[in-house]
Amino acid sequence: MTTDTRLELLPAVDVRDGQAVRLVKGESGSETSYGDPLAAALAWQEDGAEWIHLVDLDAAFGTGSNRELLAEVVGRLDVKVELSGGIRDDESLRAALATGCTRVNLGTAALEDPEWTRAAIAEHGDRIAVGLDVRGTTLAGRGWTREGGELFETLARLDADGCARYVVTDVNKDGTLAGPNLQLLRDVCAATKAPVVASGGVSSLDDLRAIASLVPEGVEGAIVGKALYAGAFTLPEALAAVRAVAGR
Ligand SMILES: O=C(O)c1ccccc1NCC(=O)[C@H](O)[C@H](O)COP(=O)(O)O
Repeated sequence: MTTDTRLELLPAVDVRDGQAVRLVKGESGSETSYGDPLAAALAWQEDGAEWIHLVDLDAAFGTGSNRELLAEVVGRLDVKVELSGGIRDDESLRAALATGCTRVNLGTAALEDPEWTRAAIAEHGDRIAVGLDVRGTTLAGRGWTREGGELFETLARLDADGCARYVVTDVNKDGTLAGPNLQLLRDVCAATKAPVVASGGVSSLDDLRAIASLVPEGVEGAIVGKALYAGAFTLPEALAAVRAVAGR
């Protein structure tokens, strides 16, 4: 359970083939391009972001790597970075942490390699978060292309291993502007004491207010992608909206 009452916002910069893109439901080939990832990240920072959620989609899909570019982006930012995508072994974990990012998200490895994940959590503590990406309550790995077990069984195992934080995504909502899956967030918060970062589907300031109302239940942050890129609201408007919920 989190003690801070204000929802953290993490604008997303998902990178494919060197470009900032948005996908629909994480499907490869559904990209809309938004140009230079560094420019996007710097723009969110300029607009008041305290965090950037930075994803190497090629590494997640196994179609390549944007490692040097992402390291450069992290190095140029003054804000905290959550780095995700393709972090699956000692070498990729070491490289990701060496960028100076605040924390990394493990996805596939947490589903396919429990021993390695346990050791990574034991060594790096809260620099490790685990992405729980689900369709229904079935987890998805390998860039969300492969099923990876049952959500609550995996959550119990990761909790027992001391996982510090979960990033919870309803894949069917991701990039759709269809609204977040609030019930999923409530269910995960009820099952763990670790803080939860919500991801996928945010479309409006009301969606952010609804997620912010779950802070007392354990939601700590919300990743926002498509809505910001599509101009549904600005980041300063989003920050003001979640501040207002915290001040009630
Ligand atoms: O985060 C990953 O590792 C990942 C892997 C494969 C496909 C997509 C992945 N992340 C996507 C995101 O984190 C989205 O940017 C985020 O959920 C925002 O969604 P939305 O606000 O609906 O655009």
